[in-house]
Amino acid sequence: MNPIYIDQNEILKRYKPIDAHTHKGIQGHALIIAGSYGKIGAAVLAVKGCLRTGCGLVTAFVPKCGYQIVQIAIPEAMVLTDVEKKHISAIVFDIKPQAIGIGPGIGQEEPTQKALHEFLIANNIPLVVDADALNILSKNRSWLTLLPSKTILTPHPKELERLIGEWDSEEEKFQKTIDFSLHYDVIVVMKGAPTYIIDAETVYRNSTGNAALATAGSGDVLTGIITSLLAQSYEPIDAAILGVYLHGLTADIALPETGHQAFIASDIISNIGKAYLSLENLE
Ligand SMILES: NC(=O)C1=CN([C@@H]2O[C@H](COP(=O)(O)OP(=O)(O)OC[C@H]3O[C@@H](n4cnc5c(N)ncnc54)[C@H](OP(=O)(O)O)[C@@H]3O)[C@@H](O)[C@H]2O)[C@@H](O)CC1
Ligand SMILES: Nc1ncnc2c1ncn2[C@@H]1O[C@H](COP(=O)(O)OP(=O)(O)O)[C@@H](O)[C@H]1O
Ligand SMILES: [Mg+2]
Repeated sequence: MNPIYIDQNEILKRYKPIDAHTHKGIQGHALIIAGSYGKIGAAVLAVKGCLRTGCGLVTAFVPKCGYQIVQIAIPEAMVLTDVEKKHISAIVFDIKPQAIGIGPGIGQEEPTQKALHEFLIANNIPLVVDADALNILSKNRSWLTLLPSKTILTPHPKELERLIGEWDSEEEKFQKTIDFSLHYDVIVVMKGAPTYIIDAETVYRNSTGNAALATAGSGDVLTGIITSLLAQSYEPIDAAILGVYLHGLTADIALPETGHQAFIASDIISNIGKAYLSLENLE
């Protein structure tokens, strides 16, 4: 398999510093479709991660019960709501985002499954698929063919198992994931310690991150980070690689202050700036 090791050098080949003349209209507009009753926090974390990573505009699509929560928690974000109070049931929007992140905290209610199906039939915007959106796809495998080419899937080990089935060895896990990536023409971010990124037969191994990331919502933030980079015109593989690297780097930067235990997902968001700055200082 021989993975490509993603270190500072590999990142600096891909990282695009900001243009002094840019404006929010060309920094990308991302749409985050997330949350359900009791899990609006997942939407908040993904949206904040998305904004902090540099996207010009971010819109959240949440069930009605999330409207005030997101507006108050993140005044920088715009909010669209579903017709249903507690879960997503019909994904309708009149904006033209450059990237969409879908799945954190959405649950797997029947109407949410139907909404995901209808969304996938209509959508051709670059996509990041996480959490319950992955679980819904695992239950409805024929819908996987509806994903746009080079869609980024971000499963943790359990979500990966639901997608590709059980494995008996690490080797088999990688082979099955490579086969899956080839078959559906998608990029798989195999989250873990460390995280691997699989794009057809090419495997990348991330070098950043530590056990501080083993905390609720850290994957939700990653979805926002990768969606942000995708909206800022990074190629899908570069958005996945740089996103995973920056996400891990926040935990490495925060460690001397928080230790492993006190680090929470919001600390990822508050350290994205320092993670970016460490790239600028290297140039
Ligand atoms: N504040 C909010 O609103 C939050 C909302 N959230 C949202 O909740 C929804 C459910 O997501 P979820 O990931 O908690 O549930 P689920 O898919 O059943 O997986 C759990 C099982 O998977 C396994 N497992 C996980 N990681 C593993 C690893 N590294 N290595 C090995 N195994 C690992 C482990 O299985 P076990 O080992 O126990 O068999 C574990 O019990 C989802 O939409 C998410 O976005 C959350 O983000 C939290 C904050
Ligand atoms: N021990 C660890 N070392 C490094 N990274 C970890 C560790 N545990 C978890 N992570 C990272 O934290 C994130 C967890 O994602 P996920 O399980 O989806 O969280 P959530 O659904 O609660 O947001 C992944 O990016 C994973 O790689
Ligand atoms: Mg998750």
